[in-house]
Amino acid sequence: MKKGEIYEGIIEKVDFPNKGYVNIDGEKVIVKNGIPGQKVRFMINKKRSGRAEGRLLEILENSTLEVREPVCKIFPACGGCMYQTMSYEEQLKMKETQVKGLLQEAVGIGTDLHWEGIHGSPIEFGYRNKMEFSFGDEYKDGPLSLGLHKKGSTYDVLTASDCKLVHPDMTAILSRVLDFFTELGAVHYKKMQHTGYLRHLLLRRGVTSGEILVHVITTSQAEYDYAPLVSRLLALPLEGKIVGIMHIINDSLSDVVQSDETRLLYGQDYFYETLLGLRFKISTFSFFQPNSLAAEVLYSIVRDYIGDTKDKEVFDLYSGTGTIAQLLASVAKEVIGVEIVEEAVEAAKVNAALNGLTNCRFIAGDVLKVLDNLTEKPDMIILDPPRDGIHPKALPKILAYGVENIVYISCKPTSLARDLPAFLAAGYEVQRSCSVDQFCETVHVETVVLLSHKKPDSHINIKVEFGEGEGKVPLKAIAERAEAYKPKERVTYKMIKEYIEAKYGFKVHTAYIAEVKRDLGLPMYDAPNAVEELKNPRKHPTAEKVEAIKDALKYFEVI
Ligand SMILES: C[S@@+](CC[C@H](N)C(=O)[O-])C[C@H]1O[C@@H](n2cnc3c(N)ncnc32)[C@H](O)[C@@H]1O
Repeated sequence: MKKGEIYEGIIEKVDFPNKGYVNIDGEKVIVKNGIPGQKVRFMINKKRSGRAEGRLLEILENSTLEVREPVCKIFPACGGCMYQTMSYEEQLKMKETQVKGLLQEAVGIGTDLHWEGIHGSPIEFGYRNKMEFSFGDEYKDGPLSLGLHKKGSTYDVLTASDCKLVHPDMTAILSRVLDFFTELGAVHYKKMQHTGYLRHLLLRRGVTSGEILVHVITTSQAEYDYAPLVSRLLALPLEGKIVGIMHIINDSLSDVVQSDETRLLYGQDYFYETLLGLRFKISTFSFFQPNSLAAEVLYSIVRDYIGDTKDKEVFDLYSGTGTIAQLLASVAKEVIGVEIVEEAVEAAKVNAALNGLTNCRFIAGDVLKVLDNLTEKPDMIILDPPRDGIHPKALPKILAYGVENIVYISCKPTSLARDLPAFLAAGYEVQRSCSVDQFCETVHVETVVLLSHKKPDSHINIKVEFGEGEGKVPLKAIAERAEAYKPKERVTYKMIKEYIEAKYGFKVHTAYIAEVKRDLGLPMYDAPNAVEELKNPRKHPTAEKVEAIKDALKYFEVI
């Protein structure tokens, strides 16, 4: 099997998030973005130390799991809703198998996961309260488009005028915005050249309130009169109500939604959502669980898992707009939330006051650093980190509290599986675990684990024999597992700077490295990695510095 060769085969199974396996003459090839049972044609695009990876070229035959017609026009080119042709029941079954497999491997085969199943989203379509659409063109120099990137492409954008993940109010707004700028002849931003005007359309809509915020994100490379757009949006016959329209200027090289300047064109810059009887004020960049109704399911489980909080000090780490903290506060002594995005912390404070809660405190900062300065000691901890999981240096600080119960909520089960062995090594056991599907049709899934620190009542002596044969534990398997979990050496900003200075003779600022990493979609450990974060305006690295940073990232095998 060689790079560039084309093969056909059946996808036998799919691991989280979208890693399919095809067997070709006894050799396993990883082919992403398929569904088990599909016959596919693929081209080998990677072959390294016996591991072959193929790029999916064509689906030759559907899987028997695909029991319905696609629900939107841009499937499968978009790649966002990979599983939309499967029944929702089958999607849940597949995600459950994937998560259970990952967690089981992490805790050790034979150790009880106390798995309680997967909970589906109360609504399958139109569930997203936030969606970020991009401006672009569907093909090079094609007409203006507004929607989602074509699978595997950072340039081509498919117009998502019938996207089923959002409420029809949001697609109606998308179409009107696209028509408006098409009529004006406005051009979209081209990130390689750093030229053009239109970047993103960010929509937020409260599922329970129907309140909508509209944000048009552009560069400052043109000027248009937005008054006609505002009137045309307000005239739309919607089920909900537009409560705010904003024009955000973003001149950064990074292609995420962020603001150098925000102009309020109409109404207000926040909306309200109600969850489990509490009211939350949410602004442009604050993190809020994207599926409000499934978030209610998730939070009910967290409440159940954490148990009796009466007279207890609770830490809600990675607290976002403080939703979990506030749901627990009425039955706890005090809840302290720690969150890196200042705007979300401010919103959390406002929300706590709105809900009449006086025993919640919210601290803005990196969990890694804030824990060093906290004098309070928690009785229980809730962890809800971003996709990359918990910073490896923050983990020992969390474990050092030695609290009896920790609830770990994870939006990426592979990160949870990576972090779990550290909890087990510190004496925790998985007492309860389950998944909640907040992201129907897509490959993503949320997982909740209750970790309990059991102090031994008594001891029993167990004799373990290592080696091959019945009743023995094979050392090779242990070594392989240890190797799989061995953390790779972390490439620090300092290493990148030193490499660049030695090779190119100039210095680069940490912020520039962070900007390039963010632009490349790389995980950000030492810098805030939330898309929701607001950035201070600053200068951008020159093309020469960007190239030097990319070279360093290649040298250290980060890309
Ligand atoms: C998955 S969200 C959870 C939010 C919240 N628990 C909720 O349910 O709405 C993760 C949050 O962690 C924040 N975050 C990311 N890195 C962080 C860090 N190093 N320290 C503190 N907060 C961080 C993000 O801004 C985001 O709000």
